[in-house]
Amino acid sequence: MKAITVRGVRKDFGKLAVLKGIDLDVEQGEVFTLLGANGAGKSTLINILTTLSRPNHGTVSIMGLDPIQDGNRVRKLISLNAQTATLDGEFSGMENLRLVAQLRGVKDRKTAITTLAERLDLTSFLNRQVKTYSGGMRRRLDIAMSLIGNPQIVFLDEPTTGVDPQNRLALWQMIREIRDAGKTVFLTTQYLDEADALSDHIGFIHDGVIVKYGTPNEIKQRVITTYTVQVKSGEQKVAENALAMAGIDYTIVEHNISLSAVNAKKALAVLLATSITIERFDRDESDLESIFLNVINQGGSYANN
Ligand SMILES: Nc1ncnc2c1ncn2[C@@H]1O[C@H](COP(=O)(O)OP(=O)(O)OP(=O)(O)O)[C@@H](O)[C@H]1O
Repeated sequence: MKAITVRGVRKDFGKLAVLKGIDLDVEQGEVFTLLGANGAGKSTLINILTTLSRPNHGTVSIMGLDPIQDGNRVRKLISLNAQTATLDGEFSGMENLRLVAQLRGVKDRKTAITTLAERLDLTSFLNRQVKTYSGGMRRRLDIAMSLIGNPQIVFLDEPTTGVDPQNRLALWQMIREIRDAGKTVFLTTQYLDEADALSDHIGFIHDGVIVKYGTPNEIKQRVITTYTVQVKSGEQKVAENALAMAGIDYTIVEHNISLSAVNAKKALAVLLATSITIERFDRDESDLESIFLNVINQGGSYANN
């Protein structure tokens, strides 16, 4: 049985079609990462998977259960740490954790809380009111709350945003431990290195559909190569105009001109025919960062490559 199955899921907000037919399988015991630009629909999909929202069309199965028909049973199997933490600022971290442990029917609450607090480095401030916490402290408490009660699927929506590098690594370790214990982790992140380091599979969401899916290595191998052109300072606009005049598509990535492989040869000929000084004309390494930018800039046209 799959941990999560999504078929043909659509979600509209009024006239805005956010999800336009999502198909996705997430295996039990894996870390799956959903990547996409701001506003691509990641939280919208997570809300549907975690029973907080209903799709307009399509079906979802969570450990074989339908979140609409079996909402209560699904909620017992999952946990969600949302981007906007639902912590009560007047209570201490300890009180917040106790409350969740109680709600989830955890038996040995003291041990569960102490263990998690130690692993997430919360112990020194656990008895302070949450409203006195820094952003990173809140984030870690929020994650501890989502891990209490041993859920089968842990949804982590940008868990490391605002967390310092040391605690970020601790959190990575923890995510791996959850996976190694046979649980499923559904992750979103703004950090491509995090997706690369942690994920068994990655899905890119763009324009309402999953345009790329695979292991980090598969995705990196499958990407069409891009080329970066760097010209002498002050000559970039001239270079851009020359390319535009020749009808060659390009994008600007970190102030340089980026070309897809099919355009590279023609573009080089066009630029060489001008008086522009070309300082660099290189094939790009296909890391996740450049793939992400390509997906967004090219409107997902790399989908099947
Ligand atoms: N309840 C809602 N009513 C109307 N529009 C909504 C609602 N929820 C989300 N949207 C819109 O749906 C789109 C997708 O939003 P969503 O929060 O799912 O994106 P996201 O990929 O999680 O973005 P981010 O990376 O910024 O968190 C956005 O255009 C957003 O404004």
